[in-house]
Formats: sequence, structure tokens, C-alpha cells
Amino acid sequence: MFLRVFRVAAQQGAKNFSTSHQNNVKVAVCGASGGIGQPLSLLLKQSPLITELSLYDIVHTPGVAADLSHIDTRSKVVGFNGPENLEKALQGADVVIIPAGVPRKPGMTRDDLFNTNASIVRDLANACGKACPKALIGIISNPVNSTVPIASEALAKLGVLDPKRIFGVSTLDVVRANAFIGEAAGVEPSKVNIPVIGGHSGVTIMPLFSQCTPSVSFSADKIKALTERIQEAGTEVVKAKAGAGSATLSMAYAGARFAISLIRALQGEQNVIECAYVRSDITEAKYFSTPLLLGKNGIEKNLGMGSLNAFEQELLSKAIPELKKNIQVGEEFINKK
Ligand SMILES: NC(=O)c1ccc[n+]([C@@H]2O[C@H](COP(=O)([O-])OP(=O)(O)OC[C@H]3O[C@@H](n4cnc5c(N)ncnc54)[C@H](O)[C@@H]3O)[C@@H](O)[C@H]2O)c1
Ligand SMILES: O=C(O)C[C@H](O)C(=O)O
Repeated sequence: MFLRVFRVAAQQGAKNFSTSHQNNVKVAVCGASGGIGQPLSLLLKQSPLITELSLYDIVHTPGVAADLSHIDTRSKVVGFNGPENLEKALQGADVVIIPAGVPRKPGMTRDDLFNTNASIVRDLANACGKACPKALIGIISNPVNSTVPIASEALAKLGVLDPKRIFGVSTLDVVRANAFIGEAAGVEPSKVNIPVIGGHSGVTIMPLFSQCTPSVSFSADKIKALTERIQEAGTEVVKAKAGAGSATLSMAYAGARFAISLIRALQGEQNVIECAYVRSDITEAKYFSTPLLLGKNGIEKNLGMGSLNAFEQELLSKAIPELKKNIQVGEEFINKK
């Protein structure tokens, strides 16, 4: 079913493709051999909007690329292994998606991944800054609340930061919220659309039930319970996988949706909107996720968070201090001597 949805979305994009200014679209996936990287690359391989798929990892990319290259779709697939090939992998990329780094095990928080993943994201952002400074970059690697500031500062140090082009991928929070609400309300999940704002961990994940379409009429207790489930959904998967990692398949779906939205907007399609964690002046937190109107240069317009009800205001007051702390940790890491 979801493959069909992708085909439909991709075909809708393809209508614009013929009239677009840009016929060639190169997408690079960094961390392409991993639990997310492989299914994400598979989903991207199905999109007729992509002409070149560049797969980078420190292991196994020749095999992953050989395998995917036998699929009879438009894009050419090339694998690049090891840091000495990183800049080659990124050269000319229009979109870079980064699911590189370690995932959680039961009992860990996303912040426990910081020590390993901070330097991985810094190095990949540095390479993007050199090889494809105009690319739209989507960061999946956790902790997203900190890795996006790290990547942004790395690009700023190189003098190539354009905050409109760098995104923390929080699409999985929206996808989960749509799924859980659809199930609870008896509505087809693909018809549900709820903004999830803030950040991507625990209390920073803020689903805005008051702005859900179609509108839903749950009790206050039900909204609280669903909000907590959405906030802890990553942990739900980590526990269920019992040591074998965190969400990979749903993340690949969400990552592909986000990447394809970036490309559709790049191709000139109007009204492409996604929530993502970006540099922002909407709240006191320097980075914050809100619905974004996407365009040819990344963020066309930050659509803000709209009006919040009392429950959502309370969520915001809990999210902001945590976000500020996560952002500061990221900035201190990248700015340390
Ligand atoms: N944003 C989200 O919503 C979300 C959702 C799920 C997982 N994640 C995060 O995504 C990351 C990846 O998760 P996974 O399950 O795919 O992990 P994984 O261990 O299965 O795969 C990670 C891949 O990254 C590669 N890698 C490691 N160092 C690298 C480097 N320097 N350059 C390029 N590649 C490198 C590894 O070789 C591996 O193939 C984790 O940090 C996880 O927490 C984020
Ligand atoms: O929970 C995790 O560690 C992975 C990811 O951030 C998720 O939300 O599934």
C-alpha cells in the first residue's frame, strides 16, 4: 500500500517534472548501508523524480548499490565507501539525507547517542559544505535537537550556511501522529494531517490536536494519552526491538516522504508543506519545528505554529527549556577549541 502511495506522490511530482527547470536531481544518502539507509534508498530508487542516487557509508555500499542498481527505475545508483570517497559522493548533490550514526538500545535516551553521532554529523556537514554547499540537507541522525545546530554551525564556519536549506527530519513524528489518531478516530490514517511542532525527543515533541484535519473530538484524557504515546513512540519501538536498534522502516518511509517533498518543491510544485526542525525565530528556541512551505531554495516560508490552546501552551512551556539545553550542547560541541 505505502509503495503505491509513493508512486502516486512521485507521479504527481512527475507532472511538474516535465515543465520544470531542473531535469537532473541527484540525491545522496549518507549512512546508506544502515537500518534506515537501505530501505530509504529503496524507496528513493522508486521515485521518477530522482536521476542519480549516490549511496555513501563507511561499510557495504558497493553491495547495497549493486543490489539497488538492478531495479528497473530511472535513477542511476552509485555506491561510495569510506571517507576518502565522501566528497565524490556528494559532488553535485541537490538533496542530502543523513541517517548515519548509532541508534538507541533499551534504557538509552537519544542524548546518550550524542558522543558518537555529534562528530559523525559534523564531519558529514563539513563535507557537504565543501562538495555541495547549495544542497538541501535533511538530518535524521539523533539527537536531532542537537545535531541540526551542529551541522548548521559547521556550515557557518565554512561560510556557506543557508538556514533555509538545513532541516532536522521530524516527519516520523507526524507520520506516527497521523497513524495513532487515524486508528483512534476510525479515520483512514492517510487522510489525517496534524502538525507536530517543537523538536524530536520526549517533551519537545508537540502534536497540535487543535489544528488536526479532519478535526477530531477526543476527550482531554484521550488527547493527553495520545500526546504521550506520540512523544514516546520512538522508545516504544526501541523496547519492542529489544536491543536490535530503533525505528528503521517507518523512518525510511518518513525520510523518503520528506526527501520527495523537498524535490517536488525544488521542481517548482506549489504548496508543498512539511514540518521540520529548522533555524527559527518563532519561539525563544533558536531551532524549532513548525510547518514549512517548501520552495526551490528550501524554506520558502515558515508558517509558524498558529494559535495554541491551554494544553498546547503547557506543552510548549515544557518543550522550550529542554530544546534550549539540547541546542546549547550542540553549539558548545562544535564551537569548542
Ligand atoms: N529523526 C528520526 O526520526 C529518527 C528515527 C529513527 C532513527 N533515527 C536515528 O538515525 C540514526 C541511524 O539509525 P539506524 O537504525 O539506521 O542505525 P544503523 O546502525 O542501522 O545504521 C547507521 C549507519 O550509519 C553508518 N555510519 C556510521 N558512521 C558513519 C559515517 N561517519 N559516515 C557515514 N555513515 C556512517 C553505519 O555504517 C551504518 O550503516 C540513529 O542515530 C538513530 O537514532 C532518527
Ligand atoms: O527513538 C529513537 O531513538 C529513534 C527515533 O528518534 C524515533 O523516534 O524512532
